[in-house]
Amino acid sequence: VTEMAEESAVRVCVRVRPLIASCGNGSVYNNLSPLLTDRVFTADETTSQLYNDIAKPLVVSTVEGYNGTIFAYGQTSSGKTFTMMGSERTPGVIPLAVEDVFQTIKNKEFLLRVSYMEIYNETVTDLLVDSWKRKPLEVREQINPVCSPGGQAQ
Ligand SMILES: Nc1ncnc2c1ncn2[C@@H]1O[C@H](COP(=O)(O)OP(=O)(O)OP(=O)(O)O)[C@@H](O)[C@H]1O
Repeated sequence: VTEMAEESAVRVCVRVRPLIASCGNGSVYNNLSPLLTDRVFTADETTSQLYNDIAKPLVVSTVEGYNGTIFAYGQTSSGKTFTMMGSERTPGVIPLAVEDVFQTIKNKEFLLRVSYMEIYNETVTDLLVDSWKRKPLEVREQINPVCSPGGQAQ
C-alpha cells in the first residue's frame, strides 16, 4: 500500500541512444537528476524492453477505462521517432501498443476510436486526412480547462 501511495501518476523516463558517427564523440548524458527521473534506459536496452516497462501497463489500464498518455520529448535526432514509431524490424511504442490493444479486445465487443494528429508549433494537423485536403484543426478551450482539437477523423 505504501508503495502504491508513493507512486506518482506521472513517470519520467530517459532513453539514451547510442552515439551516431555524424554527431562526433562526446558523452551522452551526465547529471541526470534522480529526483526527476524514474528510469533511465541505457543504449543497450531495446524498444521492446522500454515498451514492456513503461507503456504496456498503461495500455492495459487504458483498455480498462483509465486515461493514459505517453509522449516523447527531446531535441532533434534524440530518438523520438525511433522510439515511438520504430521500423518494420524494430517496431516502436505506437505499433506495439496498437497490437496489444487489438490482442486485449479480440473476442470482446469493444468500441475503439483512433485519431492521429501532429502538433507543430501552434498548428494541429489531422494526419488521417489526405495531405492535399488538410487544414489546421481548430483548438477549442473547454471549461475544465482542457484544450482539444475538434473535427478530426477517426
Ligand atoms: N535507441 C536507438 N538505437 C539506435 N539508433 C537510434 C536510437 N535512437 C535513435 N536512433 C537513430 O538516431 C537517428 C535520429 O533518431 P530519430 O529520427 O528517431 O530522432 P527524432 O528525435 O525523431 O528527431 P527529429 O526531432 O529531428 O525528428 C535515427 O537515425 C535513428 O535511427
